[in-house]
Amino acid sequence: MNIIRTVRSVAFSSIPNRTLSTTRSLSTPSAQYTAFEVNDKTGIATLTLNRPPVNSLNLELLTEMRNCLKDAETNKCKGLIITSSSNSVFTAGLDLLEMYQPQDERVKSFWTALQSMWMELYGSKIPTAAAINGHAPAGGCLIATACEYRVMLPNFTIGLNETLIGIVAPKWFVSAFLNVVPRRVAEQAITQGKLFTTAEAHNVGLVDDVVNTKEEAIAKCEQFIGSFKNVNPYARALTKQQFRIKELQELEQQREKDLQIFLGLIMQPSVQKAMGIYLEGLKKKSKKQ
Ligand SMILES: CCCCCCCC/C=C\C=C\CC(=O)SCCNC(=O)CCNC(=O)[C@H](O)C(C)(C)COP(=O)(O)OP(=O)(O)OC[C@H]1O[C@@H](n2cnc3c(N)ncnc32)[C@H](O)[C@@H]1OP(=O)(O)O
Repeated sequence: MNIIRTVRSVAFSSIPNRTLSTTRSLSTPSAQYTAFEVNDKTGIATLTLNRPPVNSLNLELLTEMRNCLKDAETNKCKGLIITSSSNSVFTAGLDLLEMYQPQDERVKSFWTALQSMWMELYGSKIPTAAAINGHAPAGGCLIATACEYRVMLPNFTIGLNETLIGIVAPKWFVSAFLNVVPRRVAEQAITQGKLFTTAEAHNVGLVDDVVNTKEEAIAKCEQFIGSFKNVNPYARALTKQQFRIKELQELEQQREKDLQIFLGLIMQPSVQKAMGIYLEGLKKKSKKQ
């Protein structure tokens, strides 16, 4: 892949207890919806989702996320932090416009890219952390739970709310959720389509920490990644794999079937109708604001 390397100085003087550092921006020429930077001092990469207004995950954004993760691994980064450029939304989840009245080939590529992104993030060799600085419904929660550590800002929401839109969270969405939330809590919440407030999410273990600012969230993620500094990266990666291999193999072996189930479900007229009504509701709410 053709990676452009630019060196950009970032003054951290406004952040207490931090020495001056630099970040390298590594970005593909086509990167449109993401910013990817590596801190030269810590070796930690940050992937910032930047697709206004709500970072909804379309095919292009998913592809860029995959490229960033690959860059972080190829460049032997110490870890990867995922965050958002928005002050209120981490990501609104999958772009509903990819699934509402979709084009056949595009929607297949879209779902396949989502499967790949999830498998690559969930199974990544390097430590991964989510600095959740806004709402994280559905696909947003999927990305957060694919990471090893989550820190969230107050007064936002996170969860798998698919049933409220008339769709079903696939098994692999649920499996990562089950890594962090007790089974009974998970079953009740996902069948209800519950979105947890930050405080509730912290209470059930869906997020590990709560802090007040994005800077603090990034610092917490850095702390988590830094906690592996005395651990052999190879041993760490293999150990992580032992915990995650089952879900990864399950999806890998069922990719085509999973795609067909997805297509079968979203193409049902009743599901298309429910999605249309949901989208309309979002648009009406957006106009009122
Ligand atoms: C048996 C096994 C079967 C397995 C089958 C598998 C099938 C699975 C299929 C799909 C799975 C999907 C998972 C998903 O991720 S679906 C997406 C779920 N997301 C949501 O429900 C979130 C919806 N959005 C919101 O609640 C809010 O937008 C919020 C994130 C809280 C931000 O609020 P706010 O800042 O007030 O922004 P607005 O609501 O005003 O939105 C601004 C504009 O953005 C549009 N929008 C919002 N979300 C989406 C989205 N996800 N996709 C596309 N567009 C979105 C919204 O309509 C506004 O648009 P406009 O400005 O044109 O009016």
